[in-house]
Amino acid sequence: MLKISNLSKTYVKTKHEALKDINLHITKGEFTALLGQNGAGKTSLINILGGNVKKTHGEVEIGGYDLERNELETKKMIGIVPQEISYDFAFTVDEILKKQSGYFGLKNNNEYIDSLLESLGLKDKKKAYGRELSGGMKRRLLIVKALVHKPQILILDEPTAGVDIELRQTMYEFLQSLHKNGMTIVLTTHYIEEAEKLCKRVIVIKDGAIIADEPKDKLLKDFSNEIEVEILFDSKLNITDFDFLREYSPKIKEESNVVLKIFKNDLTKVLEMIMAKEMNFIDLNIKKQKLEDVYLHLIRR
Ligand SMILES: Nc1ncnc2c1ncn2[C@@H]1O[C@H](COP(=O)(O)OP(=O)(O)OP(=O)(O)O)[C@@H](O)[C@H]1O
Repeated sequence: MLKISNLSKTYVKTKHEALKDINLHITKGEFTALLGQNGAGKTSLINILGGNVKKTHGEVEIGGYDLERNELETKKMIGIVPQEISYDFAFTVDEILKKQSGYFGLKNNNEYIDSLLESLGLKDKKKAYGRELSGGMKRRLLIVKALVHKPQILILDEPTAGVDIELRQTMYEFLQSLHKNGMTIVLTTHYIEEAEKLCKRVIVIKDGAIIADEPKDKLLKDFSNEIEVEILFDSKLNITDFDFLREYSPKIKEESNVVLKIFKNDLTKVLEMIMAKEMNFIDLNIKKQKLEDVYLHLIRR
């Protein structure tokens, strides 16, 4: 569905190399997270796919069409939800969506547009002017706008930035239903728990290069060897009490708990060391590895 080969981008004015030799193959129906810190290159990549930024080198194929040679076809294939909210607020929601349909030569698609507005809780805003919408509504309208021409691949650049938690749930449900119906989705987000909840594949980009591209479950499994254990004691603790466990980076939490970073295989050994010091622990929690921990590990190394 999306094939990117040896793609690079250097901005002419600043000579900044925002993308370095990106190779990526996304097949139909995948739900992929594209993660990376501010300035990693995510928006540059998305802008290239949307035809708003010109690549420096490499090849991009969308739905089998070459991005440069078959511009019109690639535009039909792809729907992009941009990070910046920048449409004409002097038009009503209805007019904005009609105008968008017009770009693709679409008419008589009212029913489809209504169903999109309904799914994203915007149906009663059809006659409202763009400027009258709240930030969260504008973000949802951008999703509707990206879907007007029924693209096969939807790329979302931080669609939930600044959106409240309840509305985010609505968006998640909507994206999950699109995915269920076969839509290929690429989601960029800084909310890693969002990627963990929705996506099956995770791509991490750092300084313009891909540093990880794996199924989410594999990433989590690969890093699951290192665990965080919180041990609860029945008395107030001092960090110096744990000098003998220095290699496990002990940290005191809530006065009577200690948190250790250990390898799974060392757990018995560590507990035996604690017992040998005649320190009485009353409970133990093992923190499950989250995608956020793996992500931080990847971008820091
Ligand atoms: N038009 C431009 N001209 C020059 N440099 C640019 C331009 N657009 C982006 N950059 C630079 O390219 C790099 C990548 O930026 P980009 O917006 O792609 O990052 P991002 O991963 O989307 O970040 P964020 O998470 O903050 O949105 C940054 O160093 C940025 O300053």
